[in-house]
Amino acid sequence: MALFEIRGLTKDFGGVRAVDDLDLHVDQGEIVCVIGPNGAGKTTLFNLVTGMIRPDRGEIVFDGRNVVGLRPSQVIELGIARTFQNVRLFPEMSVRENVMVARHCRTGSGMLKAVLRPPSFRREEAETRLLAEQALAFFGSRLVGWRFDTPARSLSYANRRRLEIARALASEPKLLLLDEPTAGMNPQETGELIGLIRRMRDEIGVTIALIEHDMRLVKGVSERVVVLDYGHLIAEGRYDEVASNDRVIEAYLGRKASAT
Ligand SMILES: Nc1ncnc2c1ncn2[C@@H]1O[C@H](COP(=O)(O)OP(=O)(O)OP(=O)(O)O)[C@@H](O)[C@H]1O
Repeated sequence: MALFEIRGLTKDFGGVRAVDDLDLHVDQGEIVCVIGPNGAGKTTLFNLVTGMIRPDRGEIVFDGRNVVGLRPSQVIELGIARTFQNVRLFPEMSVRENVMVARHCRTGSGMLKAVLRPPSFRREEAETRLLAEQALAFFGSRLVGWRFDTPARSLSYANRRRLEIARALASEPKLLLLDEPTAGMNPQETGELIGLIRRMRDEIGVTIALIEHDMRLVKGVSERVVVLDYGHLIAEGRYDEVASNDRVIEAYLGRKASAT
């Protein structure tokens, strides 16, 4: 059953059509990779889905509801979380605080409660702290213990990427969108992430769509691969099917040839 479906999605930037009459779906519990050459429209697609930009045309249906026109915070509340190609954390806040902030969409505490700190606020804060620590513990020993209290800016690049994923998980998404999660990671870290992405789906039950250029990860995690080029869907299927698809090979080679 489709958890998420887009129909006829179109987005222009001036004279550039970044997403072009795109139909796409992600089934409940699936891990889908979105691939395509540079400029194919992958990040624009994620920006449209998360309400960061508005489409010119088309529908984005999540869990039976059209989410076009909703603000990013409303999209998160509905259950879509994302990470970014360029990691976006609060560098001066601690690792734990970065994750606690993401729980805000699931808690009822406003400004007044935060200032007055009634018992209900303190209870909720303790629970938020525990849930943040649990989300961080998903990454084994890498982000726990003394690291809970270190500022995000002091983390290695790979740990910042992990922290961003933990933060997205803490908002309890039904659909998690990961934009190039292995960028800047070495082969060992990428291998580890392959296992973690599978565990997120299997143990937490989150549906996952990810943009990725590293074909090792695409091959390792995807149950279905969708390929974009110039905002169009040009192929979809299992990794080995799309990897041997003539249109896909042509799209990648064509972009490489025009870049030289
Ligand atoms: N804010 C914007 N203003 C103008 N053009 C944009 C904007 N965002 C994206 N584009 C253009 O839309 C097209 C699709 O870009 P997008 O970043 O979605 O591609 P991508 O597949 O994510 O590429 P990459 O793999 O390089 O990240 C490109 O031609 C890009 O230059």
